[in-house]
Amino acid sequence: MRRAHTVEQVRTAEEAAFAVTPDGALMQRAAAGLATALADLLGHVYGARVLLVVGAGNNGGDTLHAGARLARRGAAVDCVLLSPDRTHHGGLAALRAAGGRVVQTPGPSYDVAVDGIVGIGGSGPLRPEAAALVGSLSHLTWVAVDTPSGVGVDGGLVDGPHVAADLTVTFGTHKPVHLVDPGARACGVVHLVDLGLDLPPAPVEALQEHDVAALLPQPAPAAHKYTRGVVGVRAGSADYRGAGVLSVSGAACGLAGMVRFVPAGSLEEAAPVIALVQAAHPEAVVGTGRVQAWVVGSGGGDSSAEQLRAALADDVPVVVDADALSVLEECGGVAGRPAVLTPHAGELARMTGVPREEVEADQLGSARRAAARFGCVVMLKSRHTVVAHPDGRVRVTTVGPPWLATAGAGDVLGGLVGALLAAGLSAYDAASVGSWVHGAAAALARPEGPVSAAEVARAIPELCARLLREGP
Ligand SMILES: NC(=O)C1=CN([C@@H]2O[C@H](COP(=O)(O)OP(=O)(O)OC[C@H]3O[C@@H](n4cnc5c(N)ncnc54)[C@H](OP(=O)(O)O)[C@@H]3O)[C@@H](O)[C@H]2O)[C@@H](O)CC1
Ligand SMILES: [K+]
Repeated sequence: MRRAHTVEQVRTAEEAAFAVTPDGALMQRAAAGLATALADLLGHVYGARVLLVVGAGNNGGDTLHAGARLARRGAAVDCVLLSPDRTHHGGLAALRAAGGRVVQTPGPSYDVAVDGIVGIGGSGPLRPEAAALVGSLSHLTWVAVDTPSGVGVDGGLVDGPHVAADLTVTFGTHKPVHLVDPGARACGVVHLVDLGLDLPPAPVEALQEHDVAALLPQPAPAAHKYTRGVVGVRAGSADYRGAGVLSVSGAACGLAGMVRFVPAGSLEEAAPVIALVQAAHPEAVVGTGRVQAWVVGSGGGDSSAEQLRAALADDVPVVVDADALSVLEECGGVAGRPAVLTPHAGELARMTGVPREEVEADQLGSARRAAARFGCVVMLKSRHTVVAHPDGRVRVTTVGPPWLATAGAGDVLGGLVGALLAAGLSAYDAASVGSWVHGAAAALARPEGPVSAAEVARAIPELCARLLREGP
């Protein structure tokens, strides 16, 4: 599990660590890890040209000590001080002693620029002087120290000038900004340096491969299709036939024992949709019956309210997707039952009466508030999908290629989450595991190129088999 802690949690853990370590030891650990990461990035240290941009606090201290380590190994290290009167004394002395130079303006070219402007002590966007300097150097490769300066650490908010890093070297633990967009986009690749901190449970996490392997449902030796769980899909309509097929494709990934498909309207009206579903998935059973979880909404159009009411009449977990999201409240909501809502930013904006840009700007906060308001798990679908539990916990999905932003992928995801619910996972696990598997299946289906929703669905069994082979 990749764990992210808030600034307050990190501060508390650091205080405890300071009490039992020699003065400056933590900063030296951080600086050593940073210098190693910079050396790896540079490939060669001797003769490398390095620019440090240093602010007023300990973030600048880490940066100066790392710069000193590189200068001792033969790098040419220049340093711009943004608050010369408040620069970390020890760090600056070490840099000077190692042969590093303080410059008023940066030279013409560098192999890397290091952002030591501000770390977890920062608030708000870059101030004008720092913003002007960073803006004039945007062509350089940037390494952010702990966090990219100007980006919100706890919420991942980006609301003004900030550093856009190629690599972020963070210390002690991840912070939410490293996982959650839009802030995560400003971090680039994230590298964690262990400081040996004693940390509490993390409010924000990202599942890793072995976590998903441990959570995947597996059939008991004597299982039959009903004990493995039946997932019911109420999706598709005369106008949106493909949505029914793709929802069933996600549900029929093999993680549940059986799929039921219940189209809207009479059997005559639904005949074309049924024909498509049966052609693609002859194993799916058409018609109502007992299920352990429902998936409702994709391509449902005008039938969505009727379909959602019918699903809610059964006392089983439910995935509320696409068109069903807009009729959720008129159907009485899902508070108090295991349920997953799967909106993208536009859908969540409509459901909560907030402009879409605000949802996109604060994905962590928006998903958390929606989970609390609707009383169920909310999966805000995006580049880094945010799965929020009503109690405030969050899991972020950091796998999945940008090619996954393709029509029908959401239908497959809804079906997949439904299968995991039917197999007995909690709503929180089903949503976060489903989102991870969906992203990883897309990457497996087509590692570096365009992928269709149907191909993602087809890759799910192989992806799961690989996970189970590797084991937790
Ligand atoms: N101590 C240790 O041994 C260890 C320390 N560690 C390191 O310490 C870092 C935290 O250090 P920190 O607490 O000194 O705060 P830090 O992030 O450097 O910045 C504070 C200064 O920035 C300023 N400022 C604020 N906002 C700003 C903005 N938008 N734009 C520009 N400036 C802004 C603000 O100035 P002021 O508001 O007072 O003018 C304030 O003085 C942490 O991230 C990690 O790198 C770890 O490696 C573990 C070991
Ligand atoms: K920084």
